[in-house]
Amino acid sequence: MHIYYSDLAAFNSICTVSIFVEMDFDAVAKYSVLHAKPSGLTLQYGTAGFRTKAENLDHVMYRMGLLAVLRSKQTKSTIGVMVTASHNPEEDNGVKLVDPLGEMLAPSWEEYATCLTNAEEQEIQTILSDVCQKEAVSLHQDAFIVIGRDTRPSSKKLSQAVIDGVSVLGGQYHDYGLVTTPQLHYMVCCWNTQEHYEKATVEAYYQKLAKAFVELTKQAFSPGDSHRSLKVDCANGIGALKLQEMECHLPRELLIQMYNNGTKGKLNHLCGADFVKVHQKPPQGIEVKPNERCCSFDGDADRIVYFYNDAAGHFHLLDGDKIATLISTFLKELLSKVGQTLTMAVVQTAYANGSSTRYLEETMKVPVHCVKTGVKHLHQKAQEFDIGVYFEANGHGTVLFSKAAVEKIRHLAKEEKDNQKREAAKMLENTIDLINQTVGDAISDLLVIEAILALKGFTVHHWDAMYTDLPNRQLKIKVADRRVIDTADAERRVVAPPGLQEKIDGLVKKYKLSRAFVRPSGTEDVVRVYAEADTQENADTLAH
Ligand SMILES: CC(=O)N[C@H]1[C@@H](OP(=O)(O)O)O[C@H](CO)[C@@H](O)[C@@H]1O
Ligand SMILES: [Mg+2]
Repeated sequence: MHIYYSDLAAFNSICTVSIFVEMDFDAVAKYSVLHAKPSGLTLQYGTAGFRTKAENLDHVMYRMGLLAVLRSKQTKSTIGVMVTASHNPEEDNGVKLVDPLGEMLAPSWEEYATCLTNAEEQEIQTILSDVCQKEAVSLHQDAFIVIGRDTRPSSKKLSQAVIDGVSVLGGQYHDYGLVTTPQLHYMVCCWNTQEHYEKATVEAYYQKLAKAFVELTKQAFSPGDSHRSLKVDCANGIGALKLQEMECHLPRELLIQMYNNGTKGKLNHLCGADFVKVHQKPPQGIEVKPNERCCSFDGDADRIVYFYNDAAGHFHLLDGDKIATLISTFLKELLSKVGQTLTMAVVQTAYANGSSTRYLEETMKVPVHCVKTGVKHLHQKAQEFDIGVYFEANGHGTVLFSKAAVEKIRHLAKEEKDNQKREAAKMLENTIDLINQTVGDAISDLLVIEAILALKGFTVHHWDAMYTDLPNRQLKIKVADRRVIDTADAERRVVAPPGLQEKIDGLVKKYKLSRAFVRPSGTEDVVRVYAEADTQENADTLAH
């Protein structure tokens, strides 16, 4: 592993003199001018970091490089910076900071990020000093930052701006270049666990996942099996490059055919997980034959949804709720085979289809918790259990295993005398190794799902038939100021403006099996409306 130092001439001269003990504000100011803020622009660090048109992000990147150094010094850990705008259009870009265990940035630091990004040039110094003081950042501490980027044309230059910010404050860095968002999260975690989690290379990531997949599916593949071919829509993004790199590590029985691999089409344009979920139809650039199992990644490969067309040509979506159900059913069965009473729960948001919640609670007897939209909320809740399965309906999710659960399972996989129990424990152990626990990961989730389907001998039909989704509709509404809407109860009820919730309640009562809520988006200037009911027509009318 190489550690790169900045090649900035100015930085080199600074670091020999000050050895990072003080911030060199002259250098910070000099480079701030080179990464100037467009006047009048204000941005907010939202659910997924900063996102906007790429041409407005140069100063944000530079400043996030600065902030990442302070966060690294404060936590005495490696911090990640990922340059991506996920499923947004190719012209957009964005950035988010990744905290020490691969998780999302702490909320107080989100505020610093917003403040620093919107500051005028002459205010930067004061803000950096304030952060150091409030957070007791020791400037003597070394800083190490890992950087990754997606395939957008603007990403390379923007990640260079991050590097400028890191270097000017004397931080060291490793630039992973083109990686998926979850790969970068995984690398951050590796660095901070002294590589106990795994070696901090993309190659080691492939090897670990592939080994776990091979072990887990050992008994599953039968010769001449025709169900194991899978068509993958890569959204013309980074997922294509990385899945291609990984393919040689995977067994031949898993036949992956890639579409929208970025050689022709535009990123996220008429394809990708978000397109498929929102439009409820297959992406362009892929021929979907009846009953063929297909899936879509989003632009930075942290989300996945499955879909197929039935014999009558009807489109079926298997979203995050279906994925959570499949995985938790599988885990629950293994746990009962092992004879262990580890706590397990599924964490969802208000957007989870009511049928999935009912199926999990009533049929599977798995406790379900509802939290606010945004991965960080799901992740946090899932940490409360030995096994926490979390997925947003849009396909972002993973499974978290507590340290105690991992130790117990690894012990049983080795020492358990009862053959059947030991084998089940081994399967759980391989499942743990197959899952990227830092964040939702389309490649890792794909392998988990394919392994479970193969082991259960399930076709996409069997999986889809576990429960039937309630018809639903999501709408976006532009309003003058979305912040007037305030919600409670994991965003399922409106508490302001007064009277709105009563109106919604009145409408919901008119339909069977119905549910509806509104909330201001955390990533777009819109209010989102969600409704579900017994028929599509009723769901549509209720939403409208
Ligand atoms: C309904 C919906 O899909 N909301 C998305 C969207 O959040 P909003 O706060 O709804 O804009 O973007 C988030 C970040 O990518 C993602 O976590 C979330 O699931
Ligand atoms: Mg994404």
